[in-house]
Amino acid sequence: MSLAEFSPCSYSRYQTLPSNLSSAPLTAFHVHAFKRGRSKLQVRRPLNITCSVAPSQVQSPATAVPVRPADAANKQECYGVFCTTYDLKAEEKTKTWKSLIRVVVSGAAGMISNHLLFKLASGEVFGQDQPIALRLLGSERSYQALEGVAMELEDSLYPLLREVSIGVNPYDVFEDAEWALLIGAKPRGPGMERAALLDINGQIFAEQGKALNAVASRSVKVIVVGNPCNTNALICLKNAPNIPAKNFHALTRLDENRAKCQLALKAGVFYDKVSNVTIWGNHSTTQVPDFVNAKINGVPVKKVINDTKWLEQEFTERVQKRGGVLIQKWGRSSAASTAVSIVDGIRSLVTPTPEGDWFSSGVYTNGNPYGIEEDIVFSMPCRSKGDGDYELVKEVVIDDFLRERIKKTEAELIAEKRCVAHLTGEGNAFCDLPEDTMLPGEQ
Ligand SMILES: NC(=O)C1=CN([C@@H]2O[C@H](COP(=O)(O)OP(=O)(O)OC[C@H]3O[C@@H](n4cnc5c(N)ncnc54)[C@H](OP(=O)(O)O)[C@@H]3O)[C@@H](O)[C@H]2O)C=CC1
Ligand SMILES: O=C([O-])CC(=O)C(=O)O
Repeated sequence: MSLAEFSPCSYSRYQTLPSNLSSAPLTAFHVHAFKRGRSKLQVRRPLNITCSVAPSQVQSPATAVPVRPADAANKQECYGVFCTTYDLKAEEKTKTWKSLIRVVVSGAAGMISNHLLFKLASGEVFGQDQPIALRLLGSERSYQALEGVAMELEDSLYPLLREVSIGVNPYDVFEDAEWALLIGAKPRGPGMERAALLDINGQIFAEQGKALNAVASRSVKVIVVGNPCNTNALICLKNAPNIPAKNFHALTRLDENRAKCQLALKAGVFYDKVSNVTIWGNHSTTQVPDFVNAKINGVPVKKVINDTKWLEQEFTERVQKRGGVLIQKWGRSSAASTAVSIVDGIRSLVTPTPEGDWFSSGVYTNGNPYGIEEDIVFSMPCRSKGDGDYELVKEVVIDDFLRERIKKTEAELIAEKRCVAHLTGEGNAFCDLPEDTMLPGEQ
């Protein structure tokens, strides 16, 4: 049987059935799911199957020609060639591979995902010994595009990419997820109030938080990219009370990378010489790129760049508005560099932070050492041992310049939080957002 014959096994939607209602022979994946000890044993079978059937067997791909599952109607959590059954354990013995990790990407048919998914599949994010299952979340609107993305993943022949599945129901797609990269969100259209954007996207992230709470791994790490990402992350974590709030991040790494680039340009050095850059606060035009604690070649930036006016005004504004300038030039928002920054953000959590350095991430304020309002998602300096967790960095100086600006971005996030109270279980929403509040991509 050729791969071409095997490949077009797709489905448009699936439902969850109690295990006793299913006559499905279990695939390697199903057995794995059962072994993880779910409280209620379930297998899933699709509606609207479009692939044909053939006998099933579990075998190592090292020796096997791909085989179709016995009854495709019972083999749904896969796309095309990823429906091949295999025994990863047999390969693990010879290749010393780690256990498969399940990574969810929402907005998987969007621009950012189109860059990110291929980086995840290549091994450059989690390592060359880390097989990966990609779970792509889309919508009815994007379903065909999702199939297209899955086809491109098939055709890329990545050795580490062992499962790809597509779906529109977060309760299915998030099952046992160990990483959730939440990118899908409605873009702010012309004339749309920020409060409306907060509400529309907040509802998406409230639902996804509930789904993570119900079916994801208890130690899932969540990176919220879809804007307004800080408040979306807050909504998500509030709807997932069984997952530690510390596991949720809002992506501000792109802003950190942009800040490093601008400092390198001004100092006339390559950007790998710039370290200790913090983005404080919201991923919006109130964010505070910190040049006070940043270093170039290990020396405080202010000693290398003797231009306080540039640092306080031009540098700060350039970073805050970089996304908008890019949209003016490119006609769409940053996608490739955002994907790179998501990779950087994940790698910063799964590899030890270099001695003396730190990275920025939007994290839940719970006992923070900087006096920032508790119970919001605020970008701060973090350090990791490489175990997926992080600690806040204590040895930073917050001078009057930083303090004043941090207060402004903090006030914006507190106002955003009041505006989504109906989505966080904290009563009635009251929206009094500062008028100049904008996403980095807005002008
Ligand atoms: N934090 C950061 O640093 C950055 C964040 N961003 C944000 O990331 C998000 C995604 O950007 P990008 O991939 O370029 O965007 P795209 O427009 O390419 O894709 C966004 C995806 O969001 C999904 N979506 C969910 N709900 C809606 C809706 N109501 N209307 C329309 N689309 C919806 C769509 O997928 P589907 O139909 O499958 O749901 C779509 O594919 C945006 O919110 C953007 O502002 C962008 C750059 C940097
Ligand atoms: O506003 C947007 O969608 C783009 C964005 O976040 C950025 O470029 O930082």
